[in-house]
Amino acid sequence: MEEIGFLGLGIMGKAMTMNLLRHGFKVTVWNRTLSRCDELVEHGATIGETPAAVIKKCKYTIAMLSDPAAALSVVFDQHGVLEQICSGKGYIDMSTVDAETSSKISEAITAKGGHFLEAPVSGSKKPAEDGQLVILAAGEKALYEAALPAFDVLGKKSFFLGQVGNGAKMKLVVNMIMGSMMNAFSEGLMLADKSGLNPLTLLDVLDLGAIANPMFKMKGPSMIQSSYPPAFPLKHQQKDMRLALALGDENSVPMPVAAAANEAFKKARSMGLGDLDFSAVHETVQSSKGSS
Ligand SMILES: NC(=O)C1=CN([C@@H]2O[C@H](COP(=O)(O)OP(=O)(O)OC[C@H]3O[C@@H](n4cnc5c(N)ncnc54)[C@H](OP(=O)(O)O)[C@@H]3O)[C@@H](O)[C@H]2O)C=CC1
Ligand SMILES: O=CCCC(=O)O
Repeated sequence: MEEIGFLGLGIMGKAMTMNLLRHGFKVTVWNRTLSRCDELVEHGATIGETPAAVIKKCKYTIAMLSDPAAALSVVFDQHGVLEQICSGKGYIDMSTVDAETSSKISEAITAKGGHFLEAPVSGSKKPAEDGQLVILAAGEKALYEAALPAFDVLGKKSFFLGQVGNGAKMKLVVNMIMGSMMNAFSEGLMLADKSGLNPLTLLDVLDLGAIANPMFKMKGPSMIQSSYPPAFPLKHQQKDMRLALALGDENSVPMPVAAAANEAFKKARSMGLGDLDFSAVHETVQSSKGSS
């Protein structure tokens, strides 16, 4: 697995590729906005002009794309993955998408003799930079095993969850919980502030109790300052809430808390906050600060 293709150099793809390069992998990269490849080339990557060109060159290719539409487009459009995938080649989609999207891609790839693994990740920009992601793989077990040398560099733990779709579903469940927690946390910070408490003291109290967690600890101080540098873009969190709610619909699971959190993320998007970190949902509570 020393030579890998990588499609999608956003926040996550760039960090993951840098990490692979640092660990001696030869990586051929492609990004829709090709200029984003330049920095990776400075660190030793090679450019593929199209997804098809990357697949042609590499035995294994990883994708890290924004959403289902992007994941499908890179596979099915002209000069896409399908044009060159064939027997002996593996395609590993690490984007967060729904199970249906992943299955469509899997069917198309395997119909051409290729091998497919979905492998969405838990963990954000910093864990991606540090090789500390949690990898939620599903699909072809042999490809999972072939990918382990790369997964060992990218992550601190990999799970193999069985058939295609299970990785996507696990990821959506995790992010649904995270999005709901973020909204409760935002309201708590505001409630502390409005009721005359110091929100920084609230962070200390939370950190010592049963609901201590890295997300509150890491995001809390900047949220109090209304600063939201993007690690996990809010538009992607809202996409994940939407996809998780659809999974809830399919399985008749009532999710009123997640539905309310989704509304808050939608409101934040309508306020133009989609490209900021998902913690910017705090602004939806802040925006009612002045009201009595
Ligand atoms: N950021 C995070 O903390 C985490 C993100 N994820 C998931 O990982 C995926 C990537 O996230 P992240 O890196 O943050 O996202 P970014 O928005 O930073 O990057 C998105 C990438 O997708 C590409 N893209 C978007 N639309 C298309 C399209 N139609 N065709 C081809 N390429 C397209 C972008 O290309 P271009 O540069 O041209 O716009 C870019 O390379 C998402 O599914 C996200 O939910 C998972 C875990 C953590
Ligand atoms: O999908 C994004 C997950 C972000 C995180 O796990 O911190």
